[in-house]
Amino acid sequence: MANVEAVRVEGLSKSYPGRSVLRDVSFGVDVGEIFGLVGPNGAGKTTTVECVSGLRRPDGGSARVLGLDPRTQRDEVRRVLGVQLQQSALPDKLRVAEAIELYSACHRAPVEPGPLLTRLGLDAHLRTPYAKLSGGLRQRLSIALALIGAPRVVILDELTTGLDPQARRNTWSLVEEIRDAGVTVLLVTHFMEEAERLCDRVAVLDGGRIVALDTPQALIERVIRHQIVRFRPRTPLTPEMRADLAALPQVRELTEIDDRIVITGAPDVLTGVTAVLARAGVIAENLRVDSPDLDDAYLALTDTDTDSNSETGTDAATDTDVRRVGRR
Ligand SMILES: Nc1ncnc2c1ncn2[C@@H]1O[C@H](COP(=O)(O)OP(=O)(O)OP(=O)(O)O)[C@@H](O)[C@H]1O
Repeated sequence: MANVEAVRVEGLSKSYPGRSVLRDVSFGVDVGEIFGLVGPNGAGKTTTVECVSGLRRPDGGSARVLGLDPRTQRDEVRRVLGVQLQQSALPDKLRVAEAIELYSACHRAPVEPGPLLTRLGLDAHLRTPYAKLSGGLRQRLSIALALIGAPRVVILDELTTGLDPQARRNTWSLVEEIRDAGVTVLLVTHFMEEAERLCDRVAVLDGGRIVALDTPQALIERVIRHQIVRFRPRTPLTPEMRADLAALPQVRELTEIDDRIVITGAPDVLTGVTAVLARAGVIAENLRVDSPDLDDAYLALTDTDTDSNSETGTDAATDTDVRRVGRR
């Protein structure tokens, strides 16, 4: 079992009548990481994790969980894999404590529920029926049910969809705690902020294919290699200062829009710009730096937006007094 991956998906394919949903999908999840699966609606994310958990049979290819085959080693996989799926609704009248008891009974070596319920903030709701739980508490319960069997790997599918921003952030902390407790996490998400914050690596699925797989930072750098710095100099720039800024190796373009300066350049352009301004004794007011994030990378990779590579935003397009001092 040395170096066995937590999850290995190899050449997975799946079709429904008239449509191909997964095409040759391959990726591996290392033990101990939080691995994200992101992509537009219908990209095939849920189908992929259902194949991993053995709930769906692929037409071709294979899935393994810690080296185990979910189709032929169902019981063994159930012992090591916890699953929280998108539409896991429980009977309305089932109380939290009853759900926990029911799921515990399905596992050979369930965890002690007390600490888990405390950690998830569910201990005050043990007698609440499922129908009366808020969205956040339902998500917490679904996490508890996925963890009750003491899994080594857990699949969390669209965990924070429908939660308010605070509940979403609380859930992120929980996911990190799960990872810190030694459980590998395969996370399906629509939220790039979530993937960027939580995931060690991210696979981008589009049209049933993996179009990119890397760390969030590498995906961002691969797709968009620029930073935009905007400021209003307290005193007008002299031609020499302007030339010094434009001559910085990181600067690709310097634009003046009335009394504002917009500089587009390499991801570290801010460092060079602030050094030149400091040397010249110029104070930059309303300094703003726009760096691309995983959202931008995702839009570029999945080809769902053509604006993500625009370099100076809308300012230049709407202003009449625009001077550009380009390097090339
Ligand atoms: N049982 C089924 N029969 C026919 N088509 C299906 C079936 N299950 C899923 N599909 C289709 O397969 C495609 C992939 O679905 P899947 O749920 O895996 O995508 P997803 O990336 O998880 O999407 P979402 O983000 O909307 O949940 C979708 O177009 C969906 O309509």
